[in-house]
Amino acid sequence: MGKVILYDTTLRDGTQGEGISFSAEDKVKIALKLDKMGFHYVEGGWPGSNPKDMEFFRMIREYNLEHAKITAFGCTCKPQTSPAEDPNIQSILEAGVQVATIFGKTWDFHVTHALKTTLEENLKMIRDTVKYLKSRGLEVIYDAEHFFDGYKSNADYAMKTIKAAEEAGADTICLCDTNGGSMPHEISEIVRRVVDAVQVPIGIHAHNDCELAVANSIVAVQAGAVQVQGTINGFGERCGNANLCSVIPNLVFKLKIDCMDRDKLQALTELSRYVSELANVHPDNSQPYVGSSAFAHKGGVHVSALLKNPETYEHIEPGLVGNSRRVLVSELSGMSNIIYKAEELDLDLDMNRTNPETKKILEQIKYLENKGFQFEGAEGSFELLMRKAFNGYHEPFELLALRIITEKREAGVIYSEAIIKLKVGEEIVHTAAEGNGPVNAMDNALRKALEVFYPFIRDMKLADYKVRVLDGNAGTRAQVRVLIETHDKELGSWGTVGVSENIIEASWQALVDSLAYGLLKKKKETEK
Ligand SMILES: CC(=O)SCCNC(=O)CCNC(=O)[C@H](O)C(C)(C)COP(=O)(O)OP(=O)(O)OC[C@H]1O[C@@H](n2cnc3c(N)ncnc32)[C@H](O)[C@@H]1OP(=O)(O)O
Ligand SMILES: CC(=O)C(=O)O
Repeated sequence: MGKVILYDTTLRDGTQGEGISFSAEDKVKIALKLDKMGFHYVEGGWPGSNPKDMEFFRMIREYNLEHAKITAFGCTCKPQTSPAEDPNIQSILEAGVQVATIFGKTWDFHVTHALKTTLEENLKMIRDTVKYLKSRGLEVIYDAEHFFDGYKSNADYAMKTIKAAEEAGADTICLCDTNGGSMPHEISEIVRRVVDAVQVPIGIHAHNDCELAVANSIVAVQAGAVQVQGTINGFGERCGNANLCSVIPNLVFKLKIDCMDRDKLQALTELSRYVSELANVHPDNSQPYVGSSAFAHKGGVHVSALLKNPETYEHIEPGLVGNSRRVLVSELSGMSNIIYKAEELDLDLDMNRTNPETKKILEQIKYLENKGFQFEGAEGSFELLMRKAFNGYHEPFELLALRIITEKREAGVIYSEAIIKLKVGEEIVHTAAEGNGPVNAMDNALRKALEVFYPFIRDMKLADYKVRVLDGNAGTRAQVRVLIETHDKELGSWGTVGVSENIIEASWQALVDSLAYGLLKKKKETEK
């Protein structure tokens, strides 16, 4: 099989996904990234839809793209009108692009029920629109909307619609599974028939309503499609579009089909997270290839084999797509997890299968997880626990007393104050601080006391604070787990955990670990 052309529609169909919206500036940033990665086409939007999309086309003209052609999207002209007087078609010309992507109706039912016109008139709309844009010097990609449903309903008419596009000069015809309801064997069979019947290159545009968009794109390519349309992270209308972060590595690594240089593919994970970040959507951890769990190993049996040879539990080397292997520590761990982790964290501890301390740590983790701790997202607490077990760790401070007052005053104002007494080395510090709640007051007081000794803790910011009730049936007596994420611009991010029936105590444990681990990281950094 030859080369496959990658067509990204994150900026158009991707934004039809619920909750997805990009500013014109963000669209430009994404287009530039896609260009750098070697995507062949980037659909920028529908210029006739809104001023933002038109603004994008104005902005992107300022850049010289290396690889990607920017395309403007739109539909065929309205029934009984000519493209020259159709504002939607004129806006494509105004967008100043060299490529237009035009969708037209394939399904007889849509022609009569959505367009409310005749089958003949729809063929004329397709023909006139494609011909007009070709006469204006544009490359035209014709998206045959609902092609597979249309073909199943009335194959003869469906074929007439794409023949109309072909005869009018379309450069590529893309078959769309618009409702995402087709099965791979149907896609495969129909694409094969179309490829045999038309001369122009065929593309595939699959939606994910049966969770088959990636599979349908792959079988379409095997059946002869040479262009794949999709989006980064599978964003798109309803259940989304074919996820190019899966389609591309499947084509390259599994089918050995050329579509992106392998060195560029190493930026795929970063691209996926970048697009999520700009969309303000939390990345999907379990996304194949690029998700943070895609190469995360939890079960002890898996990690044991992985240490012998990673291929035992990994279908590709994670670095090929810019991802990385992670080993998680939990109640499902074996000694292998602990040993791997100690090596990864570069702990110079004598951690091996024969050292009884290794077994002791494993047992302690299982005991604590049974009590509600979760070390998966709390690598800071985990490292401290290991260091304490090996007696190679000195607490940077010791709590002598803590008192927290919360008072509800007039007009509903809640006031909290924490008074803290710590021993740092040989010195005793006694200090107080206010906060908008008891945990905040405690955090402020602890930091105030420690900043005198460790001024750099000012840079360690609390990035996330999560409370999880572990046994809801116990009502307000319930045990809670507190997970804290701390961030420092020099040291990065780390998680810590605390568990107690008292939310202040659980928060204290996670908070103390957060700062103690930050101090440990800082010490290691300075000693480098
Ligand atoms: C399968 C897809 O994903 S196609 C892309 C879908 N994306 C979007 O709809 C997002 C952008 N859309 C928009 O901004 C608006 O819908 C606009 C500006 C395009 C149109 O807005 P309006 O003129 O108010 O029309 P409205 O959205 O209510 O209805 C769509 C019109 O397009 C017509 N239409 C639909 N497909 C086609 C087509 N292939 N060719 C010509 N007209 C079409 C419909 O029949 C309807 O016209 P009607 O009201 O005369 O029946
Ligand atoms: C064109 C398009 O987005 C579709 O048919 O799904």
